[in-house]
Amino acid sequence: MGLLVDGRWQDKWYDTQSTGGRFERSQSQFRNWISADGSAGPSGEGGFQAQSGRYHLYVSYACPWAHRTLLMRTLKGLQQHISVSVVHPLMLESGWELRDDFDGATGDSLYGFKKLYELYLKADHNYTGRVTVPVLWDTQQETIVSNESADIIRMLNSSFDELGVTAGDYYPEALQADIETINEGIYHDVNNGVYKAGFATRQDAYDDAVEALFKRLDVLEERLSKQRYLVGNTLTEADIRLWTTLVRFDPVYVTHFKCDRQRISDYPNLQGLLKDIYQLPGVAETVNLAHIRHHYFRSHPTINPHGIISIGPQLDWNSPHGREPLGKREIVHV
Ligand SMILES: N[C@@H](CCC(=O)N[C@@H](CS)C(=O)NCC(=O)O)C(=O)O
Repeated sequence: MGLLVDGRWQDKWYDTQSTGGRFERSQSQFRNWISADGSAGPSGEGGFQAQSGRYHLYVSYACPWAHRTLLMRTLKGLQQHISVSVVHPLMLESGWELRDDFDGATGDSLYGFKKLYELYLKADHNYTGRVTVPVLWDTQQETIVSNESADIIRMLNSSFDELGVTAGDYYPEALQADIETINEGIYHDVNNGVYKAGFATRQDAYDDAVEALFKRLDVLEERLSKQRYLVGNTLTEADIRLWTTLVRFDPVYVTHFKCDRQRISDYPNLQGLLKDIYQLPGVAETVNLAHIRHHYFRSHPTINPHGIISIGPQLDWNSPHGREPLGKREIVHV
C-alpha cells in the first residue's frame, strides 16, 4: 500500500491522523473520455475515439469500483472490443501487482509490467497520487484515458454503441436527474461508507459512518419494496453502482469492516436486487469471491494484522430472486 510522489513509489498507509480518524478518498486524476467521434468529453482532452481493440482495462476482481466497469463491459457486450488485465488480489507494500500466480490474475499482457505503478509512470513519469484500479488504457496513445470508474462506466454505456454492442442504455436521458440523486447518497453512505467504517481510527468516526450506512440501506430497502430497481423498473447505473458493494457486504464488510448491524441477506429487497442482477447473463462470471476475500482480509494489516481470512457465510445468490411481481425489467434502447 503506498503512492507515487513525483514519480517515486513510497510505501505509506492512509493518513487518518490529519482528518480526525476519518478516511477520506482522494480524487482520480486522469479524467479524459472516449467518445464515438473522438471529441472531448465533460473533462480532460479529446482524441480518444471509440474503436474496437484499442482500449484495455486494468482491474482488480476484488475492487468494487473496478467491478462496476467489468459489469458494464459485460452488460454492453463489449468483451471482444475491450481487453482486460486482472491484478493479483493482494495489495501490499508495492501496491497492486501484475502477478499471475493466483487463479484469475493475468499479469500484464501489454507491457509485461510487474507493478501497476509502472503503468502510471508510463502515462506520466512525474505522477503524484494514489495508484488505483480501474485504469482504462489507450494502446494507441499509450496513456491512461481515465482512472475514475464513475466516468468509465458512462463511456462504456454510450461511446461504443456504433460497434453493434448489446442494446441497453443504463443512463437514459429521462432518468439522469433521478440517477444522480440516488447515486449521491449511495456513494457517500454505502460505496464509500463501508470503507469509512472499516478504516476509521476513532470511535466517533466509525459510529458516524455505520449509522449513515445502515440508515441509507434502510431507505433503499423500503424503496425496493415498491419497485424492481432503484429508478423504477429500468435497470440503470445506479443499481450497478450499488450492486458491487452489496456483493461484498456479507462475505467481507460485515466482519472485516465491522458493518455488522445487519447482513444484506437480512434485507429481503436488497438481497432480491443482488440476486436479480447476479443472475443476468455473464454477470456471475465477473464475481470472483476468492480475489475479493483474499484481498480485503490479507491486504489491510492495520485492521487485520495477522491476515486471517474468516470462514465466511454461506451465500445463496442462485435461488429465485422473486422480483418479477414488482415489474418487468425494462430496457431503454438507444
Ligand atoms: N474513485 C476511484 C477509486 C478507485 C479506488 O480507490 N480503488 C482502490 C481499490 S478498491 C485502489 O486501487 N486503491 C489503491 C490505493 O488507494 O492506493 C474510482 O472509482 O475509480
